[in-house]
Amino acid sequence: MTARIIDGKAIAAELRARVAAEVIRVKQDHALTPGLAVVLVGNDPASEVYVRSKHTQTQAAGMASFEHKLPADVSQADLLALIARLNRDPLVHGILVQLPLPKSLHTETIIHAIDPAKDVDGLHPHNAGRLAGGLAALSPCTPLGCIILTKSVHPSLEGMNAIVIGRSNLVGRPLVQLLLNENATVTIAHSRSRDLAKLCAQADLVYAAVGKPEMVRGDWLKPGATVIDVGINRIPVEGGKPKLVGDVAFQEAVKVAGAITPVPGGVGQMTVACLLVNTLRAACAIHGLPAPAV
Ligand SMILES: NC(=O)C1=CN([C@@H]2O[C@H](COP(=O)(O)OP(=O)(O)OC[C@H]3O[C@@H](n4cnc5c(N)ncnc54)[C@H](OP(=O)(O)O)[C@@H]3O)[C@@H](O)[C@H]2O)C=CC1
Ligand SMILES: Nc1nc(=O)c2c([nH]1)NC[C@@H]1CN(c3ccc(C(=O)N[C@@H](CCC(=O)O)C(=O)O)cc3)C=[N+]21
Repeated sequence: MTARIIDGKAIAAELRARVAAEVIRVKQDHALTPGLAVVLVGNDPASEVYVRSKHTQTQAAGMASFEHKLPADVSQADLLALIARLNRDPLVHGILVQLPLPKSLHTETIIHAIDPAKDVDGLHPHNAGRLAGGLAALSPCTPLGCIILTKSVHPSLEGMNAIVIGRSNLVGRPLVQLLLNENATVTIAHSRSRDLAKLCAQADLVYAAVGKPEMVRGDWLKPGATVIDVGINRIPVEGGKPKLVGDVAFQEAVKVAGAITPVPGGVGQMTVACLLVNTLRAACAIHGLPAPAV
């Protein structure tokens, strides 16, 4: 038996089509064009993978896309001034600052400067706090995508045992909150956790968001488990372009799992699609319109 491969590409395309249809509607009915501003400082290779698809897909969904590329040595004051300008800009409904930022910049200060209403990454403490409190919030895109992919296999997550490996503000922590909202039982693992293999053996749902290539092995998994691989690791290939691999040893895991996401073609696809969803939601909320039907 090999696992069902969860087709992130197809599920993301379907979601983007629903967003595009809603964008047509808000344009027609309310003369509103949702706009997303992306701020990229320096040239982190992991971020560039992301930025590439974002620009095209934002435009393909009928939204406005604004890119701000700043040099790695940009001053904190200049970056804060740009964010203040985007906060005031009526054409911009979503602001995303690519992480990680160069060490010379104070990430927390930058994130806190974003208007929470435009915080499509869900990283501002206003949104993170609301999510943790079980209130409506802009939630981080990758965790939203993970939930949609899981629900493509299990329409209800109620009572399932989930393990989230990784506790970052961008992925692990918000994913835990979303799983709790779905009434899953959640274990949170991180670099100080003991015996990850044993923890995974209990889990019906395994989320790997670590940043360590192929760390999760096939023999850690409960047979039939659903495996969602968030990791995007670029492995250098001699004389060729780098290969993308996840945090799960796919070839092993596919023989044990019930369903698994590939890398590429899994969670990454959903992250971009959910960014479009969040931008549309933010635009509607800012304009006092009802939440869109996506
Ligand atoms: N597909 C997508 O759309 C996205 C993919 N990513 C990818 O997901 C991965 C994680 O990203 P992100 O959360 O931002 O990364 P971070 O580096 O911010 O967090 C990594 C987490 O993994 C934990 N960790 C590190 N080593 C181990 C270990 N040996 N065992 C168990 N836990 C460990 C860390 O623990 P501790 O807290 O103790 O340090 C930390 O909580 C990366 O590969 C990234 O590229 C990220 C965002 C979007
Ligand atoms: N503020 C912020 N928010 C983020 O959400 C954020 C970030 N910073 N910094 C970098 C990470 C990484 N990340 C990815 C998203 C999509 C793909 C993606 O589309 N991946 C394709 C692969 C594309 C290819 O093959 O080149 C896939 O997995 O199929 C990758 C990586 C978002 N991140």
